[in-house]
Amino acid sequence: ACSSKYVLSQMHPMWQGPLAVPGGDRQSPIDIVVRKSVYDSELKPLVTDYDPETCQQIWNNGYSFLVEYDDTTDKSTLKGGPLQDQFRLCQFHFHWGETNAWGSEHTVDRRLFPAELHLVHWNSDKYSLFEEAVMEDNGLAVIGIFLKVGKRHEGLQKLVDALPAIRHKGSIVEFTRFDPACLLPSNTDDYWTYHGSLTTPPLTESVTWMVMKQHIEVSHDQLAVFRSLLFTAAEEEVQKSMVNNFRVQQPLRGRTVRSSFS
Ligand SMILES: NS(=O)(=O)c1cccc(F)c1
Ligand SMILES: [Zn+2]
Repeated sequence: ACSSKYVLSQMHPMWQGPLAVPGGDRQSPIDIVVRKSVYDSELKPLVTDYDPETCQQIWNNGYSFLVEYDDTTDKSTLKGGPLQDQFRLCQFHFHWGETNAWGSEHTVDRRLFPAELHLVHWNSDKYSLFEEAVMEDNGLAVIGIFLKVGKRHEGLQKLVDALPAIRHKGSIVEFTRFDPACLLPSNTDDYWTYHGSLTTPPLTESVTWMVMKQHIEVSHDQLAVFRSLLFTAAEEEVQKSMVNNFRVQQPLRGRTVRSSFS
C-alpha cells in the first residue's frame, strides 16, 4: 500500500497557513472559476479499473481516515482523461467540516461542499513506488469528488460501519473487498483538470487533479460518523474531534483549469 506517512498525522490542520513550499506556484486546493475554465476537446473520459480484492486496510492517521489498496501490481488502475500514463490506486480518503456548511477543499465558483473524496493514484509507467512518484511533477493523479448531504449512500455504509473501530489516531483494522468504483458519480466524463499539489504536508507539486463536476450524495447520519473520529490518540488526555481537516484554497498563479465538457 502507498506510504501514508506523506499524510503526516502529527500535522494538525493549524498548518493550513502559507507553509513555505519550494516554488509554491502550483498549490492545491483551488477555487474553480467555471467561466474561466477552458474547454479542451482532447480530454478523454477517465478509465478506472479497480479490483476490490486489492483493498487491504482502513486506518486513522491523525488527519483523515485512509482506505489503502495493494499497489504492488497493476490490478487497480486509472488512465485516460488528461493522463498519458497508467496510474495505480494506492488509497482514498476524505476531507470534511464540523457542519454541513463547509468541508470540501476545492470550491466551484466559491461554493463549498460538506466533504470531498480523494482517490490517490501514482504513475506506475514511470516509477516503481508511491514514495518516488510523490516527488515528481507527473507522479500522482488524484480524483476529487464532492459530497452533498441527501440520500444515504449504500456503498459507503460498509466504510461508515468500520469507523468506530478506528476512532483514535493510529488505529488500523483490516478492510477487504471494497470496490471504490461504487463511490464514483454516475457521470465521470465531466471534470475539471489542473496541475497542483498535495493538500497536506509535504504539499509536493506532483499532482494532476481531476475534479468531478457531478457530486455524490451521502446521508447526514453517515457524515456525522466521520465527525465522530478523533485527531488524537487513545492515550492523549484531551480528545479532539476530527473535523475541518481541509486546506484553504490557494492562489491560482496563472494556471489554466481545463474542462472536459463545454
Ligand atoms: N489530500 S491529497 O492531496 O489527496 C493527499 C495528501 C497527502 C498524500 C496523498 F497521497 C494525497
Ligand atoms: Zn485529500
